Amino acid sequence: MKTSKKAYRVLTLNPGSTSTKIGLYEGGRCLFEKNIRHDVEALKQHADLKAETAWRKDAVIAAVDQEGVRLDHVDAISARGGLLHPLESGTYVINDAMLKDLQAGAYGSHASNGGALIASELAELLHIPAYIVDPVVVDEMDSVAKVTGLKGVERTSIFHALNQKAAARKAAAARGLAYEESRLIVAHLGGGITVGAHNCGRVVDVNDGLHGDGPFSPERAGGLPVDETAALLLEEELNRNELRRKVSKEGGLMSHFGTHDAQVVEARALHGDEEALLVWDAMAYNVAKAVGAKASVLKGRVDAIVLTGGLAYSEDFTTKVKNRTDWIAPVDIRAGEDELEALYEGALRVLEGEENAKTYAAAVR
Ligand SMILES: Nc1ncnc2c1ncn2[C@@H]1O[C@H](COP(=O)(O)OP(=O)(O)OP(=O)(O)O)[C@@H](O)[C@H]1O
Ligand SMILES: CCCC(=O)O
Repeated sequence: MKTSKKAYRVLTLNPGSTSTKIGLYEGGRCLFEKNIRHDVEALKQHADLKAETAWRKDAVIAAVDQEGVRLDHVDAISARGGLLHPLESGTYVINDAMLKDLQAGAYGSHASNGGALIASELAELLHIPAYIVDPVVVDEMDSVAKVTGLKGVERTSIFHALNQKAAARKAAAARGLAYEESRLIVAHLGGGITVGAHNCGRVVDVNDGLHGDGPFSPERAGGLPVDETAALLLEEELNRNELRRKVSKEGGLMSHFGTHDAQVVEARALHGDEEALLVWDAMAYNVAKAVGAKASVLKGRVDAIVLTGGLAYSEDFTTKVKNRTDWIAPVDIRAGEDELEALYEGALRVLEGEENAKTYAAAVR
């Protein structure tokens, strides 16, 4: 972890679809981390994001209180950022333009949209600054990677920017390289799966993990054949939001087996269920194919392939990916995610004056 000159105390927040993870850091140390699990049915009861935010904020206050920590001793809050317009990588001060876009769902809905909203409400109470770091819309893609074969349709950069960059920095450091001088392929294997080509500190190509692009995952459908998807859309008379839900919340393992718990599907696959084995193998196969594609983006000069996220805890899954890709570069497994630590470090860079906080401005449309 990054060392700290002054002992700034930072509260970090990472809202997910079924939990809110929080952490308290000070002087380069983690004082505590907590995963507040939410009842999914209770979460669904909230009329809108505002109501959900108030509910999650109370859960955060209660969790901090349980740890015997006083919030008025916190210097800053740092949260995982959500669906905004495309942004460069960095730490952004939470401002009204950002909150307005998130509240309106101007760029879509994602669990991380609530991060800035909870952080800003707490920060207002405490009169301290609040930030988001490397939101899911970080866009460093090369122009050539965005072009599709249909005029008016572009590929977009929506990915696990915070964890991909944090894992990439660590993998580079483990090889004695600076992130800014290394060439890495990072596959974040979580509820969603994104595979990025990191070329000397920039993610020049990555799949949009949320909206039907790249490998399928525990919850996402991934890239689909257009004609059959259009037929389904017409047959089921789905509107855009319903299609988005089907593709991003009810796809992948959820679509095949009614669960997004990869451990359940893995157990079935390894205990002789042929359908589970086929889909489990196919998910790893598709990840490996995406890694291969990113190797061509980096012209074959790859220092390491990094596998991270919850699914990277599965030895069977990572072995399957590794068997098809380790001819490209060494495979570095960094299971889980370091998002809370990365949020702390992003805030610290600003608090210590190493970086200026960026300002979000509404897009001119
Ligand atoms: N030991 C394990 N073996 C196999 N799969 C696992 C293991 N631990 C977690 N997973 C799977 O990882 C997935 C969740 O990963 P992760 O926690 O990174 O996702 P998330 O935070 O919910 O979403 P995202 O990473 O897309 O933001 C689930 O499908 C879960 O079952
Ligand atoms: C982080 C954006 C991509 C996803 O959630 O799958």
